[in-house]
Amino acid sequence: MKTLLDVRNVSKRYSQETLALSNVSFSVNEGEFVSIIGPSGAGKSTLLRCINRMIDATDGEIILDNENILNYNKKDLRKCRSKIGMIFQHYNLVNRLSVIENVLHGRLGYKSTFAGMLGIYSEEEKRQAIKLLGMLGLEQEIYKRCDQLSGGQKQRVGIARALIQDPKLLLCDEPIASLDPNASKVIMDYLKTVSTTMGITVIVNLHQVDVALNYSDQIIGVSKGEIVYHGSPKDITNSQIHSIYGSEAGDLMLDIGGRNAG
Ligand SMILES: Nc1ncnc2c1ncn2[C@@H]1O[C@H](COP(=O)(O)OP(=O)(O)OP(=O)(O)O)[C@@H](O)[C@H]1O
Repeated sequence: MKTLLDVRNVSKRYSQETLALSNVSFSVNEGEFVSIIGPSGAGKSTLLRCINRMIDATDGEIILDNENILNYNKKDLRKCRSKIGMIFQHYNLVNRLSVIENVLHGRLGYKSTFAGMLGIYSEEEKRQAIKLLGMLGLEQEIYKRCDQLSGGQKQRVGIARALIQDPKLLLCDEPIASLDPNASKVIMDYLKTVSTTMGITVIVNLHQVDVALNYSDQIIGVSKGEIVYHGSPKDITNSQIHSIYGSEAGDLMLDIGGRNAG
């Protein structure tokens, strides 16, 4: 399998006191589904934000599709961002706009500022938006305003907006943290489909260990800015989960329902 993303010795220092990532290295293959787990403050969001260059890593290399994106200038960065779709906990939609308009916003990275401001989209882009919304079970919602949708529906709009970019990599920062268990399952199932049937690599930051274990090809456990586990969900033990979560681990053992008991 081909490597899509190679994170090499990446560190991120916010200040003298805060080293949020310390010498982090891992690689992810095309089409793989990877979950990043770890306690609050471990550095999970910082890692995703370094990968899509919302923030700059202090040190290291991030190779995406054979290019070191940490060396990119502003123009290259635009090109690189279109290869990376992002999904957020709070969806980041424009609530007063329609579902389809929000989805089409995913094409802005490909347009001049002028065309983008005027909301000029091709028929092909509109057809593609409608197709994606159909695939995500939102054919009845296409022209509704986003503020009329449920949380789960909003997150599906977020997925459609990311997919219309035609990304190679989908980064999802706590995509189900604001959703109930039913809506969470729907979203996780769609994200899994994105990796298995569309071949798009998916990296998800998750609080729910049980969900991460159920859906992922690989688990990356982060604690205090370091990777303390990287491997298959099948091989992770209770004591490894304990060492990832430290004092937060107690409740999590209940969540995974004794899967690793003994
Ligand atoms: N913009 C920032 N400026 C300074 N420090 C920051 C900033 N963002 C995060 N940090 C610090 O970096 C560390 C890692 O934070 P990060 O948000 O990446 O963790 P996380 O694992 O995503 O946590 P959570 O699960 O609570 O979102 C924490 O100590 C946090 O306080």
